[in-house]
Amino acid sequence: MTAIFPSLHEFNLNNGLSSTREPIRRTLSKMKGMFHDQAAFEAQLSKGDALLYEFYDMGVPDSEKDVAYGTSITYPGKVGDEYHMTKGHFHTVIDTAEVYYCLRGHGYMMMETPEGETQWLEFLPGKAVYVPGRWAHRSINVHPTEPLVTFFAFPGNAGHDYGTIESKGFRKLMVERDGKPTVIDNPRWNG
Ligand SMILES: O=P(O)(O)OC[C@H]1O[C@H](O)[C@H](O)[C@@H](O)[C@@H]1O
Ligand SMILES: [Fe+2]
Repeated sequence: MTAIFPSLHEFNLNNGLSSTREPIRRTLSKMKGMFHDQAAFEAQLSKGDALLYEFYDMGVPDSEKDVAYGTSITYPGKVGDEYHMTKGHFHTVIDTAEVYYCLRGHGYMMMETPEGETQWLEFLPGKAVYVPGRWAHRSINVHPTEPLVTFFAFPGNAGHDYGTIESKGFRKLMVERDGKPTVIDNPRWNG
């Protein structure tokens, strides 16, 4: 057993950033193929590789007895009509769950199972979304100007399976229609 010491970390309640740890950053170029409007993606990328989101890996042991945790910050904006979002993933140990508590902003957690059930739940400050095992999950920021800041926790052994979403995509997308966030079927879903 690895001995691990109690530790104290800080996450800023306003911007979600930690002063005690370096975040993992994902820029537009890391999201190739994830947004449905490829032309809008390429046009935006040609203007610069903007930061879309960042999150923390606090380095807890990858054991099922441990709890991985941190904040996730998704910055506002759209690619074409599709809101900024995380890549999204299943857990490698697929039946492990995760909980997210929203600290700031407005968004949605988009979720789906391998069997094709879909669900999306709203993030507003003070709201917690529980993502049960087997549900792939992606955070989406629908606020025009504010970052979406959440605090998350999941079993240390969960792991990230990106491959399934990279090759198939999510069944549902969140786009802007008449100025409002609207869920549509993914026209490029490849299941
Ligand atoms: O892993 P992504 O889909 O790129 O999303 C980024 C991050 O979002 C959440 O905060 C999860 O809890 C992290 O484990 C995840 O890595
Ligand atoms: Fe996760």
